[in-house]
Amino acid sequence: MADREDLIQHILDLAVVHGKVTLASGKEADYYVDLRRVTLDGAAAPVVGRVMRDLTADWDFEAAGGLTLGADPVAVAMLHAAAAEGQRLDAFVVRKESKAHGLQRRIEGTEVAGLRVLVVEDTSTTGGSVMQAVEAVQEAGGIVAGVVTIVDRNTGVRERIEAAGLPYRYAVGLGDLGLS
Ligand SMILES: O=P(O)(O)OC[C@H]1O[C@H](OP(=O)(O)OP(=O)(O)O)[C@H](O)[C@@H]1O
Ligand SMILES: O=C(O)c1cc(=O)[nH]c(=O)[nH]1
Repeated sequence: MADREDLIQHILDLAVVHGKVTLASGKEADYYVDLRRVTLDGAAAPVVGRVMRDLTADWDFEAAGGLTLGADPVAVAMLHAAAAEGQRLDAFVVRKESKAHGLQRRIEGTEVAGLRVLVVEDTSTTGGSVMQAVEAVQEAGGIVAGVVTIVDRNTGVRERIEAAGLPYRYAVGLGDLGLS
């Protein structure tokens, strides 16, 4: 099975949950896509890495990362997919708040200052989380090459990211999951 179709099947099998749910934004929805069950699944995670690399193959970036926790395994899957092809991709994690002890960093891992980076997400509804990551990277001196998410819920995220002057892509849409 081609990787994207394989990923869609993993999402349908593991992540789509029907029923009333309160989202990170406080909004109510009739379904939830718990992508952590996919990005932390031993069979699905390598597929995530390859699909997200394919999606961004024509973009120029040296590191990938986003707002913890949803983004973390996405970035790491891409790092390993690159390594499996003999290529290098570094990763970083944007904390929701700067750490109060240690080096007191907001962004952990690869130093993003002066680097072209990809901001990743597992799924977006308002785009608030992914924009927090974009803003943290820019404040740290990084150059955001683009934003990608695994599942787009068709809730205006593209418009929000593009209004910030950044390109946006997603791997899987609602139609692919029978949710449109
Ligand atoms: O586009 P938004 O309206 O910001 O919503 C999407 C965010 O919600 C989820 O994370 P959540 O806030 O549940 O936290 P977690 O990643 O720590 O599980 C998801 O992983 C996104 O980061
Ligand atoms: O908006 C959210 O909080 C959200 C939606 C969704 O489908 N999955 C998720 O993990 N978070």
